[in-house]
Amino acid sequence: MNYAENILETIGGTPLIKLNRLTAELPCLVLAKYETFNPGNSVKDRMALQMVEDAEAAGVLKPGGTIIEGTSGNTGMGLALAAVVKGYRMICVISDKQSKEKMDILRAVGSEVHVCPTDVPPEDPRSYYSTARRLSEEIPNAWYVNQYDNPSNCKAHFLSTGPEIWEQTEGKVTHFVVGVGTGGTISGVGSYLKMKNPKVKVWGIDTYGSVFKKYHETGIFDKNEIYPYVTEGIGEDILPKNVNFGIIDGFTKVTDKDAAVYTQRLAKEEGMFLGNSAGAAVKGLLQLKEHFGPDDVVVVLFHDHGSRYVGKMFNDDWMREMGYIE
Ligand SMILES: Cc1ncc(COP(=O)(O)O)c(C=O)c1O
Repeated sequence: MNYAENILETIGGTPLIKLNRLTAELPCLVLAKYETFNPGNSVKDRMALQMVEDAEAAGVLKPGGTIIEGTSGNTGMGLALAAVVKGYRMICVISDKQSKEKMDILRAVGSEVHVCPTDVPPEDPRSYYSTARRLSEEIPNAWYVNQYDNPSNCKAHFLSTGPEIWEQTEGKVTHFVVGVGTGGTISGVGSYLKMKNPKVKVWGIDTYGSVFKKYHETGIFDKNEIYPYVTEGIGEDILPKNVNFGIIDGFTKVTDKDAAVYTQRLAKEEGMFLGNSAGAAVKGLLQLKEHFGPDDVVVVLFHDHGSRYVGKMFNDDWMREMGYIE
């Protein structure tokens, strides 16, 4: 019989799928690393499991312990699956910008959810960064995951996502394009691919309201770049340790409107029902058109599933209210 011992064993091994219509104007082959095939419907399952297992091995997560994380949803889902299978209590601290669906999904898999305001600086005690840290100090036997600075985040992608892309493209991948939040995906995959072939180019997708692009280009952390934005999953108002700027060749910024419109277009034109950062990634890829030639093999990674965005990017009333469609 061929079966997995538990749901965690099904993480990884996701397909690579050719984009056809949306990228028709590009000269190259564009392949999507389709991470919604993970059991928690996102790429984050990979790093969640890695972080939990590394914490267990290091003795910082002990039997009967509580896992605490500030998460926009997907990491929380991955951690929650690991917590269920391994028998831990799970608390997710989430900002009020995140969709209600994401919060309900976390509760469905047994997680407690604390909601914090978005429009406060990270050092404010009400921010989700500060709240997660405080809870981990107050609750006995708690482990604060901190996906932003936890090296197991990047390591998961170096050990699994990167090698999968290399093997699936038979080493022919020339460019890797991906949205950047904690930086774990771009840094782990990017450093693996560059280790195999230093000529591989790595592009990050950023959003307006985030610090990454300017920091990468100038070395300046410019607070004027920071303002609230709608796009979910990518961009930051901090510099997470998991962003390895040295392996990133460049960033392109995508507007909230374009990210939302392209999230809809991926579903309607490619049959790919995906999250908002996938829309941003595919629009960013089109913005990078002049960097690609006919022999190139471009891999774009799509992080999560469309079901988490049915109240927003897949709701035409919301899209109209935001002024994104007529
Ligand atoms: C939907 C979505 N897209 C993109 C990202 C960014 O990935 P990473 O944190 O690996 O940079 C995240 C991370 O939170 C996410 O949830």
